[in-house]
Amino acid sequence: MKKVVKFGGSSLASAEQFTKVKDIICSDIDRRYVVPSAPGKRFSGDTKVTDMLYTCYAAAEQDEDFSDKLAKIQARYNEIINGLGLTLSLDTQFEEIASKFAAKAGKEYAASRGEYLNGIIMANYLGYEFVDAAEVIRFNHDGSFNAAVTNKIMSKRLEKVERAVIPGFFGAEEDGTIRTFSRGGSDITGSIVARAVNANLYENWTDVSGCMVADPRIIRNPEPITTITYKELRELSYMGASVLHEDAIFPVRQAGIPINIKNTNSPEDRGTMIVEKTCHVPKYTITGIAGKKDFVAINIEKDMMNAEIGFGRKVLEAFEKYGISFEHMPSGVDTMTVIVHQSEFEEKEQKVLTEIKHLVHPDVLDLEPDIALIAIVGRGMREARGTAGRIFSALAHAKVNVKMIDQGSSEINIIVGVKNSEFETAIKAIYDIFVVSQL
Ligand SMILES: Nc1ncnc2c1ncn2[C@@H]1O[C@H](COP(=O)(O)OP(=O)(O)O)[C@@H](O)[C@H]1O
Ligand SMILES: N[C@@H](CC(=O)OP(=O)(O)O)C(=O)O
Repeated sequence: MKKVVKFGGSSLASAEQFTKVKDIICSDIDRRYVVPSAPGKRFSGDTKVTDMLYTCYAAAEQDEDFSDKLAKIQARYNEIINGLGLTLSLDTQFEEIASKFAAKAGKEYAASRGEYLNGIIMANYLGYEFVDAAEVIRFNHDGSFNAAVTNKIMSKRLEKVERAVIPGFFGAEEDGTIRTFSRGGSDITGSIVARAVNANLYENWTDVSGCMVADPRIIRNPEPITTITYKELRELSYMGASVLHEDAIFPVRQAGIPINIKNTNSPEDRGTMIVEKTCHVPKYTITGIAGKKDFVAINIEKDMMNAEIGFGRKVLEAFEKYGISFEHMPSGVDTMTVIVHQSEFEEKEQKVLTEIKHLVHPDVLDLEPDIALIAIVGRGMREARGTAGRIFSALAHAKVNVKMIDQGSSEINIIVGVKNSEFETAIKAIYDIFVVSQL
């Protein structure tokens, strides 16, 4: 049996956390490939090492003195090394980092050092071989991940390595230029390693006992989800369930390797199993709820829009021209709404609006900012009647005004748009109707 174990930043924030991690790894001989993140927050209000690195590099890029900032980062690692009683020095690595920062080696190089250094400590602490992710994870020149080449190089490199530590979050282009995944990307590395070594299980260790029905920062002690499909989890993580990166399921899904989300601080808890298919009947009609704030709705109205062939394409062309991807596009006979991320749209809004006017000459063109989207996801929703009705009556009772509704054809999710300010109330109302009232 082979297991790949990824530990998130919260599991590796201090020497005390490292000790728990070693106990977990040593309690199962199958836990052979370890993917660490950079040290995360030790307490609420603390700063993740990745964020410290971004800030430090920003100073270097401005030709400011960054030595104090870098020294604080080194102190975080030294605290761990000393706390574990290791005879390891990262002085050489920090000298190299300082000179590369001065030479402006890039933001992605800077951020990647968090995982790189933590990987060195972890390998030393466990007595496992350190395999640099730059050697085995390949990115294309445009920054996209090259799955095929990576799988080839990595499976060959790890073929004869019994136990290894591979740092998460980064890889490199063929010429050695360091590239990173988006934030939270160590989850993706874990999945890539699991596929390359053909693991039986990918364990993702974090600070919660699995994926919960709703975000524990909004719902106090939410119900855990014991089993969820890749598809459902993808919907939830894309819509804000940050416990697993939204792209982390792809490599393991192809190989049919299940993911188990587990809690480093409570290892005996079952956590959540993420699988392709399951006969496990979900406890509730819905599997989970997740959401994100800060979208903007662009409402377009034009009489006889329905008869104008190519109308939708032209509208989307305006967004495409300025590199803005759309999230949803509910429509009526003579109306169409395009929902996009406010932060992406804001700086280009006038250009996009002018383009839409020019391309389709709408009667009305309106903007509605500060919209939150909430996804209600569940494989059980297909069979259940009246799910949408229950959602809307719960929201109406909570006096939440629904701005938009979208139901995917897969029937495993319903998306509702509400005001940012009503986001938490809406999630609580939906959680209550499907979970609390069923308990
Ligand atoms: N539905 C959810 N279930 C569990 N955790 C969630 C959910 N939605 C958001 N989270 C948040 O995800 C966090 C774990 O992810 P993350 O901070 O990336 O951990 P790590 O540092 O271990 O990678 C939890 O502490 C929790 O606040
Ligand atoms: N350290 C990186 C990558 C990562 O995956 O971290 P974590 O496992 O702590 O979410 C980040 O902060 O984005």
